[in-house]
Amino acid sequence: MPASPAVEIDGLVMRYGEKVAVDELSLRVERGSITSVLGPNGAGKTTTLETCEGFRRPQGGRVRVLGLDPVRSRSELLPRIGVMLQSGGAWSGVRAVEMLTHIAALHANPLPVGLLVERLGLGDCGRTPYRRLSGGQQQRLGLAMAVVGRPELVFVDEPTAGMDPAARRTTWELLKELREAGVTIVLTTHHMDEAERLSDLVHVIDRGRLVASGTPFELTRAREQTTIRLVVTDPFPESAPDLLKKALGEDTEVTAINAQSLMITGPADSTTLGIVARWCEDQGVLPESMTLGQRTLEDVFLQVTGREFKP
Ligand SMILES: Nc1ncnc2c1ncn2[C@@H]1O[C@H](COP(=O)(O)OP(=O)(O)OP(=O)(O)O)[C@@H](O)[C@H]1O
Repeated sequence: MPASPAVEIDGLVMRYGEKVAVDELSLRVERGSITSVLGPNGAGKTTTLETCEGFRRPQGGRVRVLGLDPVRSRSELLPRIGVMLQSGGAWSGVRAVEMLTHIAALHANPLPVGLLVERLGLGDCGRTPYRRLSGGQQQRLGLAMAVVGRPELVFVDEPTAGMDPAARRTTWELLKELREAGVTIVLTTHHMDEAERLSDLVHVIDRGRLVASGTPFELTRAREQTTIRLVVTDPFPESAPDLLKKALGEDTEVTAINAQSLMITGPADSTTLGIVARWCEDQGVLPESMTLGQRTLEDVFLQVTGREFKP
């Protein structure tokens, strides 16, 4: 029998009082993949992950993790999953290596602590109390704590927040090595480049619903699509983007980023550029900048959520 997906969410509903945080969300995470869950602030990512981690009971729908109910089978799942929390999750006075050694001792076949400490560049802060570590060091320790028990599945919430570029690269390498070793990784991030670089699959959620899914290639696939980011000198009326869309035709998407900038996705040829120039003239605005490029995950995010990605 084929193994069940690492994570299966079917019609998940989660509320806080009247507020619907997760609204009939369904998605899957295949085993051995790095899957990113992206979404604007408040989209419902943390609530969804916390439900998968067994911290919250689904109020509607069904969640299965490694084929098991994360609430009912919590003790069975605990040694098999690793969780890297945004808040770090270590006691403030504990020394970095002590904490890691302690967690390693709770597992049957942990990774060698010394190796992990070196690998994540934590060698110099082994005796430093957790609260004295820098934000980036706390993040790296959090990741080490999540993976030291050789879990089959790791949830990492914004793993590189606050890290310098070198630490980010080390973290990316470690996550890729874990995937090569067969570990499934579920990642949330506010860095589009991180999602694009690491993910086998991306799920974009907004207002608790799934709004796009695919590999980074599928989501950004250019076909003959190009993205034009246009910034103009003065605010244009709210109706102006629709007029531009009408003038450009069915093949082109126009998304207003704000009252002075637009994203245009579609075939970019001299006709398109001519229409854009005439539209600027009709609106009485001057182009301040016009950037043409391949669609990035950030463009896709903007298009499906209508909001800019703000780290
Ligand atoms: N404990 C809580 N009580 C009340 N409302 C909450 C609580 N936790 C989250 N919410 C609300 O539920 C919605 C989803 O929150 P959630 O933290 O899951 O989103 P998120 O996608 O993880 O956001 P972020 O990117 O900011 O971490 C938000 O509107 C949030 O304000």
